[in-house]
Formats: sequence, structure tokens, C-alpha cells
Amino acid sequence: MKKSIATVSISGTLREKLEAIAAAGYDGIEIFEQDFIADDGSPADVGRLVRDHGLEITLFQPFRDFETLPEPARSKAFDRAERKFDVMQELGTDLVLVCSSVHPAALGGINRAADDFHALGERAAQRGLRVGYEALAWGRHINDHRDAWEVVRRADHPNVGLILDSFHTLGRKLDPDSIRSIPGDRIFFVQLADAPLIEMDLLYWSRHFRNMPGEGDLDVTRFMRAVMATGYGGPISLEIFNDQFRGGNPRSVAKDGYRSLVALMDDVVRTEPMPGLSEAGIPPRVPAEGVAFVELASRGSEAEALAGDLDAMGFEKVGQHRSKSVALWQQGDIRIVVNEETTGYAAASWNARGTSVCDIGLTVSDAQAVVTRATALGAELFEQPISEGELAIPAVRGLSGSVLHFLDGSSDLSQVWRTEFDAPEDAPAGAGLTRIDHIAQTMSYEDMLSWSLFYTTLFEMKKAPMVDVIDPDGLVRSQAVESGNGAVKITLNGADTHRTLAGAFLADTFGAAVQHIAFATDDIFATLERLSARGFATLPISPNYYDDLAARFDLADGLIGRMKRAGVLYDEENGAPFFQSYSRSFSGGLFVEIVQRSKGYSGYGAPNAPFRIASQKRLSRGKAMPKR
Ligand SMILES: O=C(O)c1ccc(O)c(O)c1
Ligand SMILES: [Mg+2]
Repeated sequence: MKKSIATVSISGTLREKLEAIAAAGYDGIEIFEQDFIADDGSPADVGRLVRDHGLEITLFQPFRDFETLPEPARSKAFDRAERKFDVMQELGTDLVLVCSSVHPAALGGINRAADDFHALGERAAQRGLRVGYEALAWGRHINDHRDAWEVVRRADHPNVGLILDSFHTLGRKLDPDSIRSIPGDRIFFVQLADAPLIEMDLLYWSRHFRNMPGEGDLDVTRFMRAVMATGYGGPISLEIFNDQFRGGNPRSVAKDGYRSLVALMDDVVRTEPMPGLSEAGIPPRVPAEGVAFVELASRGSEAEALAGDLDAMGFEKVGQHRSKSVALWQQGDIRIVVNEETTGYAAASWNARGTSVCDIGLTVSDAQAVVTRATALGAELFEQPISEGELAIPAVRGLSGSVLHFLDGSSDLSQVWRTEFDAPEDAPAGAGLTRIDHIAQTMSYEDMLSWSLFYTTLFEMKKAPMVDVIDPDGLVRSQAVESGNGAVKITLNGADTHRTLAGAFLADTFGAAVQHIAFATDDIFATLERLSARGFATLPISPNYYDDLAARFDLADGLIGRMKRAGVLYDEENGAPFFQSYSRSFSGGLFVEIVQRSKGYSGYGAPNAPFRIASQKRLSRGKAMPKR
């Protein structure tokens, strides 16, 4: 199936858009009239430019306010159409989108509209062109794809067909299954868009908040399944009006769109039986089964300080890489790799960002299959020369230059710690930190959709609801993506000002992704006691916090006193308790969190974030609270 994207969907000049669209792997573009008019090339030049990028023009759009006008406006509309037909022929495209009229003078009437389209079809046919009719959700008389189809059906002309747009159908909560009874060869074009569910005016919602399939809350898969059930074989095309994308990086937005289309069609072929459809062939989404390791790039005195911090947290250095300056630290099921190499990817990461997380290893059922799926979704393979005795661990680039490695139970990969690090089989229990609870990535707000799409298209992962994290200096939006069994949880934290703690971290580290790692324990008080004996200092929390806690929750006085002494924060969800504590910042602005979840608490303690952040900021300004 041809993959296409409307030029309105991304930012830049037409030429920049074409570069980005071609690089992302699309077959064609819907050319938005404005984009073409703004370019100073003739229609023929623009057509050539598009084809020189290996793209075709799948659609010319939009042609507005055409149908059911009274004379003399009706004749004028036909004249306008003829002029657009001239342009289309010069551009080299045969299909125009006519969107349903919003003209105040439009008379309406299915038969009147059908007559106008029949006449337009006759004119188009003379030039070998085709006309597609789309119901805008806010069209004056036609605002439902079922009515648009009735117009097309009655127009009864081979050069007149229907254009479907998932936004207009799903945004109006129309049943997408009503599409199933339309003959596929009468559907000329299909536009796809998702959107977050927000109650607002349809037109405003459509023009500003659309996003890529999978990024929003509409059931675009169900819509597309219905389309495929008709036997439709034309292009699938993204038409995304989004304020953020208009100002975003055209290359990454185009790549996100491509990723969303591949994932969407994969979901469709897996759920809608379609004889003969050959789109399958990419490995399915699989669950991420666990965090196998987190790798930090470090060097010199920073690495020494980091070793001290890891030791204070109860980690033990269990192995040294056979041929590289890379150490393996472990506690329970947590593996931290510290890479001090002076060449290669980790070295480049250290040079750019100082001590920071440069690589995340995830456990999956089949590492090679995950890499195959990731590359089909547009991710880049990651490869480094490997030395004698080293394993080639499947890996891809994540977003913003990050790297993800994949380990599975296959014989070689499961032995990596023994093979490369001579690590013993038994894990040190340390201070009782058992596993990685979650990894918190910090990013600019506009990258959040890209990251959540990245994870949810690659893995069986669900998005948790977006929560607001209140930093005294601004808002940070936080959204978790989680594998079904909770084995892998990643929180995506989007900052849009450098004044927030997250934003300052981003600026100071040139966009390092991971700002903190949360470790789980079964007994936070016992663990903190052991850590304290090892010299680990928790983040101090204001005494006011504990007074408030007593008012908010029905907790034993003894417990609150214990939390206060240990620097533990508390939250609760339907009676399920959650305890969390934070470290002070390490070099590079990284910090860790220690959590104890019980009875299925599923959140991240978001209500505590303002107090945690305020304390971190006090410390970083050198105004630590006096000990009391
Ligand atoms: O917002 C609009 O006007 C508009 C134009 C063309 C489309 O295909 C569409 O879905 C919306
Ligand atoms: Mg549309």
C-alpha cells in the first residue's frame, strides 16, 4: 500500500518538506495548495521537484465550497475547478480533494450535490482527472461520510469517488463500521489522523490538535480495519494539522508519521482478516520483559565519584570487561554498566554530556526480531566494531541519538555477563534494592509524542494518563509507558522551560535522556537504614510535608515519624500504599529514587513531585536545610 503524507503535516518550505518526506520513506505527498502557491517554481517545476525526490503527488487539495451553490456562484465554482484542473495537469496529479461546503449560500440537498458532482466528473474525465469528495465534520450540509457517500453514489460517475478522513469520522463519534458497506473501488483516497480527546469546537480541534495515528485517543485502527474490509487499495495518507508539528523538526515529524503508518497497518493486518494482503511480514510487537542493564558513560574523577555513589547504594562491582574499560555493578536484579572507554559511542556520549546514561538494555523474547521490527518502523540499526570474545548484541538507535540494546534467552546473549565480564552467577543482595522499577527520561515537551510513539509501536506497551508535575518554576508534563506486566516502566517527562529542574537538566546535558532511575525494594526503611550506614544521603524533605501527610492520610503517628526521619515520601491509590525516597544529585545531574509499591499501587507519586523538586532546587542552590 502506498504511504503518503500531506505537506501541511510538517514544517518548512516545500523543498524542506520534500527532503524530510523522502528521507522518511514515503511514496507520495498530498500537496496542499498553499505549499505549492508559496513556492516560486511553476506547477511543472514543482511536479518535477516532487518526482526528483522519488515521490508522487497522490492528491491535490483542498478545493472548497463547490457543491449546491445557486447561480451565478455555481458557474463560477465550475470555472474555479477548471483552473485547478489546469494546475493539476501541470503538477502531474490526477486526483483532487473537494471538501464539503461551508459556504453560507450553499443550498444543500443530496441530489443537487450529486448533480453538481456528476457534472464535475464529466469535466474531469475529459482531462483524465478524478474528483474525490470528503465530508468535513463541520460541513454546512454534508458532515458525515455516509452522506458524502450517498452524494458520490448518486453522482454515479466513474471519475467521482469518496475520500475518507479518520478525523472527520471518529472526531464526530460516527461508527467507522458504517464504512464496511462502501465498495472499495468507490473510495478514491484515505486520510488518517488521530487526536487527543479534548472537548472543544470540532473545527478548532481538527486544525490544531490532530496527531499521528497512535499518538492520540481515536480508534484509528478500527477505522482502518473497516476501510480495508471494503477492498480499498489506494494510498493511505497522513493529514495532520498540528500547531506543534508546524513548528517542529520536519525530519523527525515525518519519521514519526512513517512509524505510525507502519505500526497501524501491522495492527490492521493482524486483526482484520484480508485474503491476499501482503503487508504482514514484520515481527509483531512483543512485551519488553525487563530492564537488563543501564549503561552510564563516565570518565576519570566523575567515574570515581560514581563508583563511590554506587558503592554507597549497595552495588557491588561484580565484573570488569575482558578487553574494555567497562565495569559491571550489580545488586539484586539491577545491573549498572559503567563505560570509561575513550573511543566509540559511550566516549562520544561522555564528551557531549559528561556522566550520563548512554544506553539501555531491555530483555525481550527474541532480540533479533525486535531489531527487525524497529528498523521496519524506521529506526536505525546500531553497530559498533566488536573485539575478540565480544557478543554482537542486537541494538538500534532510539530517538535523539540514544541507543537501545536487546537481550534475550538465546544461549549466547543470556551468557553475556559471564562471557564478557566474568561475572559470577549469583547476584549480590546489597542493601535490598531488587530491580529497576522505572526509568525516567527527560525531554523537551515537543518530543514526548515521538518517544511514546517509539515505545508503543515497538513494544506491547500502554500509555498511562498524562500527569502534571509542578515544578516551582514551571510545569513538567509526565506520561508513563508501561509493559503490560509492569516489568518495564518508563516515564517521559516533558519540559518546556529551562527553569524547571527537568529543563535545566536538559540544557546542561545537551539533551541527555535519562534523569533518574528508580530502584525497587520490598522494605524501604530497612534498605534506607543499610544505605545510611554506607554513607548514602537521602534528599531532605521539608518537615511541613509530614504535617500535611498526617492531615491527608490516615496513617499511624509512628509511621509518619519514621518517614520523616528517613526522608520517605508517601502516596496512596485506593488504599494501596506507596513509599518513595530520593538521592541527592550525582555528577551530571542524575539521581536515583527508591520505591516500595504494595497492593498494586500503579502510579509514581506525582503528588509528591513539587516537594521533591523544591528540595532538589534548594540543594542545588547551596541552601540545604539545616538538620533538625
Ligand atoms: O480544515 C480543513 O479545512 C480541511 C481541509 C481539507 C481536509 O482534507 C480536511 O480534513 C480539513
Ligand atoms: Mg481531510
